[in-house]
Amino acid sequence: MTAATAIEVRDLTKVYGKVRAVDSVTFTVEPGRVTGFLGPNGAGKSTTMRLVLGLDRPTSGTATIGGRPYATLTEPLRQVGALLDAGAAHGSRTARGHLAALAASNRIPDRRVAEVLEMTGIAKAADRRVKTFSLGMRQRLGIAAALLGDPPVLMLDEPSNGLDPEGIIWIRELLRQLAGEGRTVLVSSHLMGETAAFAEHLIVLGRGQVLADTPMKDFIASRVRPRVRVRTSEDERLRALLKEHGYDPVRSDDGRWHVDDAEVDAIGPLAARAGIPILELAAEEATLEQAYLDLTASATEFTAVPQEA
Ligand SMILES: Nc1ncnc2c1ncn2[C@@H]1O[C@H](COP(=O)(O)OP(=O)(O)OP(=O)(O)O)[C@@H](O)[C@H]1O
Repeated sequence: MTAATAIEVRDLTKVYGKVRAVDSVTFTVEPGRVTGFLGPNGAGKSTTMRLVLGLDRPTSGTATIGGRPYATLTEPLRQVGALLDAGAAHGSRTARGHLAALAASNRIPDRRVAEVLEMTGIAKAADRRVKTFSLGMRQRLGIAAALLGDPPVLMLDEPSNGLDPEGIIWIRELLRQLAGEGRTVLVSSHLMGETAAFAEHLIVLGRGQVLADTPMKDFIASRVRPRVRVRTSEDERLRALLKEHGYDPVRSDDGRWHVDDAEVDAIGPLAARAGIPILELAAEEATLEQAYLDLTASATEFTAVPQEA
């Protein structure tokens, strides 16, 4: 049975001229977890989100929320919170004025305005005109607007855009918290590393098509070969030990060893038992991003080819 707040996309297609921006896309976004929506530029993420929100008409197929098209929802801000374009607020309005107008048109109590200003960290700037806001502050205001109706479904397009490092940590925690409360949370991004920090589930688009729809941990387990970086004062002993245990260490110019298909949990104790001093031991971070880039490589190449208008 479908959850009452799942986002369901079925055989969705959107054609602009000769571009199949979204090409027979089918997926379900389930409540209670953050779903990362990844894909290179032009993959069709924003178009898919616009179609779900009824901002554009599909060429064919359907997109529903809790089984209903967005356009048929009553008081939609109470059901679906969306961040699509951080520039959407009127520049001459204050942040508080912008949110108050949205609240009034959706029968949302005015006190909720102060709550979301607080939640998104812009309460101090609430009475400034939006045109004086930095990109990061606009982004926070967009998130405040999405949260205004306390909706069970959230769709956020690149919410980390323009946020400083502290803001990026804040948004990660917010997304996890919202999903933990049982909400349906779909978040688009270009960056796998960033997405892995908050998403439990992953949908990857490329060239308008679904390339992967999988729990994050399965994506990592099936596509990411664990790799370890290690440095020692006893290179030859470490190399011999690793070889003896079936690893194939490769030494780089900076003196570090890189070991494919190895985990720190295995290498650390192995070296310790052999009495080999370890000066540095780390899992290589880049491999998840690399797995994502490999998956989308062919789709990216296609978009780099000039297309007929
Ligand atoms: N209104 C439009 N008219 C014509 N083509 C469009 C329109 N909107 C999107 N496209 C095209 O559809 C394709 C998908 O674009 P979309 O913005 O959905 O991708 P995206 O994955 O969100 O990319 P980005 O990460 O760059 O935002 C692109 O080739 C884009 O040029």
